[in-house]
Amino acid sequence: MTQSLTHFIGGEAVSGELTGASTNPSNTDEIVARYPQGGQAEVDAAVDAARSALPAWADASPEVRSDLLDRTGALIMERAKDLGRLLAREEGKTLAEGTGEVMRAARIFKYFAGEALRRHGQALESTRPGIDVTTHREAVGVFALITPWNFPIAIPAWKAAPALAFGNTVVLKPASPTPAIAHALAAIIHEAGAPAGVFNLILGEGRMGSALVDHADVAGVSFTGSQGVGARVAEAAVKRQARVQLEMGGKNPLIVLDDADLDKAVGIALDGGFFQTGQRCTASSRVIVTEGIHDRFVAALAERAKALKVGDALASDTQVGPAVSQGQFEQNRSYVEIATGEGGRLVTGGDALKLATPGYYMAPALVADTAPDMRINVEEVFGPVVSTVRVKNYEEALEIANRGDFGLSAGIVTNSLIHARHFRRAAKAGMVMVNLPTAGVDYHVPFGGTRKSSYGAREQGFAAVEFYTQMKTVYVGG
Ligand SMILES: NC(=O)C1=CN([C@@H]2O[C@H](COP(=O)(O)OP(=O)(O)OC[C@H]3O[C@@H](n4cnc5c(N)ncnc54)[C@H](OP(=O)(O)O)[C@@H]3O)[C@@H](O)[C@H]2O)C=CC1
Ligand SMILES: O=C(O)CCC(=O)C(=O)O
Repeated sequence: MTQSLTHFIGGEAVSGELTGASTNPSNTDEIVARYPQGGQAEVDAAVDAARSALPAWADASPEVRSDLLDRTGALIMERAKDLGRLLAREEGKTLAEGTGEVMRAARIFKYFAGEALRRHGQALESTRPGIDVTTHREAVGVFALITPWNFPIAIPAWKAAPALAFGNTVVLKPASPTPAIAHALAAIIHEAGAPAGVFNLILGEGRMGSALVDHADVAGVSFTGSQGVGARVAEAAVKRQARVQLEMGGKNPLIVLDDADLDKAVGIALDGGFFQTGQRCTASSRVIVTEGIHDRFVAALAERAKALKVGDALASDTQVGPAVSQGQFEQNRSYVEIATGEGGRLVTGGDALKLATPGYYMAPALVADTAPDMRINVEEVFGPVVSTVRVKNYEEALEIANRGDFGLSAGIVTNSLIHARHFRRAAKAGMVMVNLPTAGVDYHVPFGGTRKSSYGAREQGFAAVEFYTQMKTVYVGG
């Protein structure tokens, strides 16, 4: 069934000519949803609605905000199965992955229902007798949230929930490949009782994101997506002194040392590299392996990768779904060619698969014997393509792991406490994983990276209060 979507502006479903469409990447003959592609008029209307709703929402009892988030989380949880199915159909991750992401979104809303009630200010002794000093965290204003397709409900959730918890209002511009799941989230937030204008959704092309960033009444922008677009968003926001926060790509290294348990190392690399079709900014796309375990590791990983069931995201036995789009599919395949063209050895995968339905299916690819500075080890692929680099020892592995522009997540598989502890300190990344995949994070702790992976305040968990509030310091004399 093809859905017809609308924007949500000022508490109303706003329709328009249905010129946009999202397709099912597991079966490209199927249109999941048709949607209106807004322009400057929708951007202006949504920002106006958010601005009008701001004073009452910022002044509402924290209990009111908490209740909205709690009800939103509960409704998402109640409908997790259907929403997970919609997500898998529109984005291509498996049903289990889709439902897992939906549950994560629900829990994020519930977590921030608690945060809305927590004390974030302080009372201090003044250095001058007889004066009280207090700090208060206040709402910032209207936030523009620009989100990608790869976590199409969790990322909007981890931006919108803290924004709303702390009294801000929101305009969400989701990615073009996944409007239906964003629309479902907006409908639930309204059903949960959001006052008109508190949460707005506008659908359309990337340039709407750009118009939002340039809008004088948008006080802050939270963006997740590619490094190139992120850099432009930051430049435009900083120019007019709006707050800005960016989460972008990664080229996350996973180090496997000789002393690692082989099965564990292979399981971790398989999960981090290939699950969710490799479409995670935290994916372990380069594995740096010491020479004592290298050949056994590559052979075992290839065997497990070959055995992965690639298929329709909605089929219960599928382990790896399709790429989200034709463009992403071509990008994935082109990086296999780039890697082999540069001298890498294709051990398995990389071929386009013809299955029962026309979809963007590719066999998970493992490219061994690559050199650290080849493009495959420097540029983000965002697909099921893993490369390996052979090294002599931990020191060489660490030096290679720390190269490059990105610094989101970095992992190590080892039984050596000394190396694990050293890596924790020496890895140049915002998140460090020991004996765990580089991907797959908790929702109650900070998320983000170093260098070109992230910019601005950290997202998620207890860190989110920094970005979504502004501090006021109050002195009261007698
Ligand atoms: N979490 C991450 O780190 C992610 C990284 N990526 C990386 O980015 C690559 C491309 O993915 P893609 O989805 O095209 O990423 P983009 O950066 O193009 O898109 C992210 C979001 O920004 C919007 N956008 C596009 N152009 C502009 C603009 N000029 N100003 C403001 N907003 C804009 C997009 O809208 P629209 O979809 O309508 O164009 C989307 O909502 C991937 O292959 C991957 O390497 C992608 C997604 C997530
Ligand atoms: O690894 C995760 O759990 C989160 C990844 C993520 O946020 C992303 O790919 O955009």
